Amino acid sequence: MEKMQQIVGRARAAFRSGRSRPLEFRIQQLKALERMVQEKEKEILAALKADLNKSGPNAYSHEILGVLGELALTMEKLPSWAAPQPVKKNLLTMRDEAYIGYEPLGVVLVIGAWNYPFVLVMQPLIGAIAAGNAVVVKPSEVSENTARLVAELLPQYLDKDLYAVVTGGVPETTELLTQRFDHILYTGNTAVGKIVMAAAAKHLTPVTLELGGKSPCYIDKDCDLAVACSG
Ligand SMILES: NC(=O)c1ccc[n+]([C@@H]2O[C@H](COP(=O)([O-])OP(=O)(O)OC[C@H]3O[C@@H](n4cnc5c(N)ncnc54)[C@H](O)[C@@H]3O)[C@@H](O)[C@H]2O)c1
Ligand SMILES: CCCCCCCCCC=O
Repeated sequence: MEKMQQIVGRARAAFRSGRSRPLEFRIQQLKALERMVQEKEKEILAALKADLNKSGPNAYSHEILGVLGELALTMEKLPSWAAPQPVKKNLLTMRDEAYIGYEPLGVVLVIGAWNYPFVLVMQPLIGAIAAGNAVVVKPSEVSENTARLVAELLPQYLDKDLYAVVTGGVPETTELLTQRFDHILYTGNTAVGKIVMAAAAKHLTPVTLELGGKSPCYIDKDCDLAVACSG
């Protein structure tokens, strides 16, 4: 419990320092993430192969190109996305400068799933950094090689206090969820989605849940039907 408290506490203190807010800093961190994906492409693909036996083009298009595409789009659009948006004045606000300003939320938790283990933590991480937040990333323990690699690489490229990685399974995630976050993004199954939402509700933390269980599945004549139908 103390360990998770320390990790989240360090991220919160780093967020409160204000250094994640300037646009230049966010873009610099996103550039560092882009460099990480480019420089460590081979290691990322090897981890995906070891975890899921994903084939080259499949892994490359979804997990590498998908992340690089998200980074390029975010870096290009961020200045306009983050800019204050003017709003129409009315009688009550006619003497004011009226605009909508976008503020970071604080410390964001990202929990990923095993089936796209790199892209499913990287895409929410990119969005959270772009919006000026501190982030705690919890990759899926089921894809253990990718989880280990994410934990090893992120601190080499990003601000270590603002962006932390926690590895582990149900006990670690359960402990992490006792902490207060300002937003939680979870990808996975519906049953765990309810657990995440209930934990978040204790702190009135908003959630983004990408839930599954509806994916189509192809079973050919070589499959063992009993095994294929058991899940
Ligand atoms: N909607 C989407 O964009 C999207 C994308 C990818 C996957 N999915 C869905 O995700 C599902 C795969 O997810 P999964 O659940 O098998 O992945 P998983 O087993 O990797 O679990 C997902 C995360 O939940 C955590 N977790 C597991 N049990 C927990 C518990 N009791 N308390 C707290 N945390 C817990 C795990 O540590 C992991 O980080 C599939 O059904 C798929 O359709 C949806
Ligand atoms: C190009 C971006 C690819 C992102 C792939 C994410 C697929 C999630 C599927 C869920 O089960």
